[in-house]
This record gives sequence, structure tokens and C-alpha cells, in this order.
Amino acid sequence: MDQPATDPVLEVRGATLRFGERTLWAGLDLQIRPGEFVAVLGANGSGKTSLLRAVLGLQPLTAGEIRLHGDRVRRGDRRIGYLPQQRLGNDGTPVRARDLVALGLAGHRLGTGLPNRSRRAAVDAALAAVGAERFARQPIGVLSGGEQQRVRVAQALVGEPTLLLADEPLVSLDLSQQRIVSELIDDSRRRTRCGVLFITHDVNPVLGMVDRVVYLAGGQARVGPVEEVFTSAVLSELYRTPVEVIRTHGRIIVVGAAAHSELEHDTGDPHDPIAHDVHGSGHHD
Ligand SMILES: Nc1ncnc2c1ncn2[C@@H]1O[C@H](COP(=O)(O)OP(=O)(O)OP(=O)(O)O)[C@@H](O)[C@H]1O
Repeated sequence: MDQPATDPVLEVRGATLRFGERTLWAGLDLQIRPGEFVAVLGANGSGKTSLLRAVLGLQPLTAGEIRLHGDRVRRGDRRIGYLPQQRLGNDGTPVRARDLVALGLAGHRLGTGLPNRSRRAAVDAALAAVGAERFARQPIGVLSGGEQQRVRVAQALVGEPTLLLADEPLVSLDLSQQRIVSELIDDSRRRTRCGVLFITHDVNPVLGMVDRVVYLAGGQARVGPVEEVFTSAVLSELYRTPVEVIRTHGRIIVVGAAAHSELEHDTGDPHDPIAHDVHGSGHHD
């Protein structure tokens, strides 16, 4: 990492989130520096989206604090680009891809402070960066899932955020589209030096890209490089049940031996809930 740019973009200190008796995560410490790519993993309901909502200033913590460039997080901070969990498909909305990207400038200094020509140039550059020029004038609903997701990446990045939050951007995409979208985000963070916090059910599509992972399970969190967190010992401790981590053909497979209380409510796969969750083959909600 370049020396002058080492001040963290995001600092999470001692963050704890409880809903009633239930602790989603406790004592979470995490720093993201410019250009760092951090993936958030964990079973369904482990609190991944809640963590992103806390960073967005939408979810108050039970304890601890979250700072963005040293400031306490607050709603609507334009230094954050947000790629929400998407609903793909044609909802009949006639909004064109480039209009959606332009919405990423709404309320932004680039959106209000610049002449139209500069705004158009910013949108064009964002579309070009994700290779979406070809379908920029088409209604978003007619695009493929991967194309839609490229447009959403452009929308999240057009305001030049210093932190990109992505909530399961690979879900519903086939393997080649997963690769395209994750590489786009990887290229963007290298080019713009934005930090990335990226939720994914499956670590494999981002294996060669992520600097560190945050693994949430059993009310606990582990933060570290993939090779330190994805071990049978660490995941068995987090899940409080024997879990086997297998590396084969450059992929990581996590096999859970038994059901776990945290997973009972919604995995839909009573035989192998952890493997199901980690590999994201059957996303819910
Ligand atoms: N405001 C709230 N009040 C009470 N419970 C909540 C609230 N927000 C979230 N929860 C609960 O916290 C748990 C974690 O939710 P969250 O969406 O963060 O999990 P997740 O890890 O993103 O799950 P998934 O992988 O299923 O998307 C869920 O059981 C959810 O119902």
C-alpha cells in the first residue's frame, strides 16, 4: 500500500449489534484502507446486511463505533457508493441504463455543482469503465442480469466514492457474469483506490482478489486473510460445530457436519446448511 494513503477509509471499533437477546456480532474490529477489498461472509441471518446498514448510518450499534475518514458514520454520506442487493428482471420500468447511472449523481456535488456537459461526461466515463456503453440507451429491464449489474456498479461508482459497499452483487449471476462483475469491482478499487466492503455467500469468485475477509457466525466475527479464516479450526470454532474446509482445484469448499442454531430458521437445506450457505447456490429472500 502507498505510504501517504494509509489513513483508513473505514474504521469499525468494538462494534456489537444485538436484537433483543440475540447477538449478531460482538466486538468487531475492522479497518479498510484505500484500495482494500474486504469480503463479508457468513450464514444466512448472521448479520452481513446489518453490518452494511450500520456503515451506512442506517442501523445504530449496540456498542462500539464506526468512522468514515475519522467521522462518525451518518446517513447519506456521499463518500460511500452503495450497490444494494438487487432484484434482477424486467419490472417494466422504462428507465434507461444511463439514466440509472445519472441517478448516482443525484444530490451529489458532481450532480448539482457541474454543468450538464460535465455530468454527461461523468456518466459516460462510468459506463465506459464497466463496459456498458453498448447498452447504455436500453431500458434496464431488457438487459441480462450481468449487464444490469454492470450498470449498477457504474451507478455506485459515478460519484467517485472512497468506499464502495456491495450487498451480494454476484447473486443470481452465472459463473462467467460473476467473474466479470467481481473483476470490475476489483479493477475499480485498483484504479480509484476506493475501499470495498463486499458481501458474498461464496468466497470462490473473489478468491484471488480479496485482501481480507470478515466471517460472521455464531454471534462472533473473525477478520483476516482468506488462508487464516478459512480453516477447519477457525470455522468450527465460529460455528461451534465441526466444519471441514477443503481446498481443491483452486476452490474452497466448506462442509458443515451438523445443523447449527443460527441456521435453523431459513437455510432450506437441513442436510448441509453451512456448505449451502457458503456456496450460495440457493440464495433466499
Ligand atoms: N431492525 C431489526 N430488528 C430486529 N431484528 C432484525 C432487524 N434487522 C435485522 N434483524 C435480524 O437480524 C438478522 C440478521 O439479518 P441480516 O439481514 O443482517 O443478515 P444477513 O447475514 O445479511 O442474512 P442473509 O444472508 O440472509 O441476507 C436476521 O435474523 C434479521 O431478521
